Amino acid sequence: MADLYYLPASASCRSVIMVAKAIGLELNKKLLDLNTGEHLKPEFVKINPQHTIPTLVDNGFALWESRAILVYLVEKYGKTDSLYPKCPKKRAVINQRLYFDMGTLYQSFGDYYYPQLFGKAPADPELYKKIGVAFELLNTFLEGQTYAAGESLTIADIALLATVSTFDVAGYDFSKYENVNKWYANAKKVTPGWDENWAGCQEFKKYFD
Ligand SMILES: N[C@@H](CCC(=O)N[C@@H](CS)C(=O)NCC(=O)O)C(=O)O
Repeated sequence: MADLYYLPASASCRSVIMVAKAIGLELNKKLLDLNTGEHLKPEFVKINPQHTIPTLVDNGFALWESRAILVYLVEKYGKTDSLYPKCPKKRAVINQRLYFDMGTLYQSFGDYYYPQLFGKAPADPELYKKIGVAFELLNTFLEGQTYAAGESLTIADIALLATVSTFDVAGYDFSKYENVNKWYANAKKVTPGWDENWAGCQEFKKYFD
């Protein structure tokens, strides 16, 4: 069984757990406490020199970057390709959404909230505006769409679900983005492992207290 070094509060870890659940893969989940610096211990840095979670170790093969892990899990263990179709065009759109999720949407979350949560910095209104720009884009991508990329649930939905639920639990008001809200309501219903994701979100919420 593959090991997953993780923390329930981490959005990127939660996306891996949801995809594993969706393909029926059991993972040997190993909690790694960032607060006590477990990720900086030599034994973990030897596995992942970038010392980030999630980190997957599958029979000696170590992989990190959550979206790369999602792709790997579906390609290696998915009984079908439905979560990451082999069709180059479908896959290209999924990849675009995944890069958008990492480089724009989640990035806007980290840029705005992390300095406040972990550095006691004041809120920066310019960074707050960038979250709105990212949500506006997601709203545009979702125009007339039930799913984030194509006609059915893919790893793009699952990565975005981990991110949007993190905004949700942070109290970010995205109610004006109608397409996002419709997509979110459906994604919560149809994504295996949503309950565990939401429980992890509650762990993240504690950082705001
Ligand atoms: N883009 C990465 C982000 C991973 C990441 O930054 N994880 C955080 C926890 S949410 C972490 O491990 N931080 C510890 C560190 O960077 O040393 C992914 O999606 O896997």
